[in-house]
Amino acid sequence: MDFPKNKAKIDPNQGLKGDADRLVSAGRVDDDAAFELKLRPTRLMEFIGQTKAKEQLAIALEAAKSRGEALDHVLLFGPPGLGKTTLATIIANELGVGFQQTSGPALQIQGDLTAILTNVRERQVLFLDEIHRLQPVLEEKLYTALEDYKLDIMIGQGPAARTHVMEIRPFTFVAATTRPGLLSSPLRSRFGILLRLEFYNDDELRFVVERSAEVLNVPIDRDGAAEIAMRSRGTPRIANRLLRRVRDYAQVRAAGKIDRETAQKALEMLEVDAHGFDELDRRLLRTIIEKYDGGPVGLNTLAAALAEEQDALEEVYEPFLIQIGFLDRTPRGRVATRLAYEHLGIEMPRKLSLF
Ligand SMILES: Nc1ncnc2c1ncn2[C@@H]1O[C@H](COP(=O)(O)OP(=O)(O)OP(=O)(O)O)[C@@H](O)[C@H]1O
Repeated sequence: MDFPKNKAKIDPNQGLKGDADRLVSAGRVDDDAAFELKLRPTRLMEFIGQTKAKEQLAIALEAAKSRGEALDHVLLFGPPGLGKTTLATIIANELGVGFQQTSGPALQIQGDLTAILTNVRERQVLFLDEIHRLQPVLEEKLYTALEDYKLDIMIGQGPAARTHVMEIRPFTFVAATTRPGLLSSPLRSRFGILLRLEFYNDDELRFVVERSAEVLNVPIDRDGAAEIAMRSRGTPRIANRLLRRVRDYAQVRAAGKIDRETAQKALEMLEVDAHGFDELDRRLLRTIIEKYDGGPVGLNTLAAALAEEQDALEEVYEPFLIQIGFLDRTPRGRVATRLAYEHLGIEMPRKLSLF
């Protein structure tokens, strides 16, 4: 499988700061956690969309269960908020095994990883989020653990140091990343199952909204759910967040019921437009068009002009704009497309519109 190559360096201690207070951020923000737990589907059948990944996974799960073996290691990759953590928990539920979760940045020293691996239970799922942020020395430790279920442990220091090989129980390693291009090939080759998660279409997101509304006991009609889905940038996390905000509005202004008109009014008030763009998206496109004649403009320059983190631009803001055809990533830099000009009501210069 081909991964988008990406050579950008990521500082493991640095999150995507600029994105944290956006209503349409695909990344998790503070008050999401409690709701996400409540709204998370627990079985594969309840998991909406992602037909290809689901089918591949269902077959692998069935085969592993019938052989009574641990499932092959799984790599889940795709933009934030599309359901990687959810799928990891579903894998454990479907296998009827334990689930343990950690993340690349949380593991700082070898002892952290050793402690986790020596305690894994037979066939359990160990989920590692943001694997692209794992320290290189820890990554190397993982190789033998994943391949032979063995762990090299150093005992002592200096000339007296000895390596002791420890057996660990067979387990399933599930890792998630938004940046598969940053993984080394030896690491990638340890995964038997590679699942790419794609942006959801409007119908799938409408189902997500309707399902969540049912769980939260919020009255919503089909059009109301469709309106929220349309503005959710292909991302269930955003759909759930917008649903919560529209619910508040409906409670105060529309006797609690969400229909199309209520959803529209609430989202207009929250400044989320018909494409799910907020001020930052519009500023990004406007900057390329007005300051850089529509592009191409390099990522560094663009990040500086917007006073945003490069990683946030690349990982969080851009993928959706590219997916819906408003932005192009070319070897010479970012380019605003005709759709971006039209959306902002700016006339495209003739020389550009010829291409
Ligand atoms: N296919 C789906 N069906 C229903 N709900 C979903 C689906 N995928 C995701 N969700 C919802 O979206 C929320 C975010 O999903 P999740 O935390 O799994 O995303 P993620 O890809 O792991 O994000 P990140 O990359 O930021 O860790 C979850 O609470 C879940 O309720």
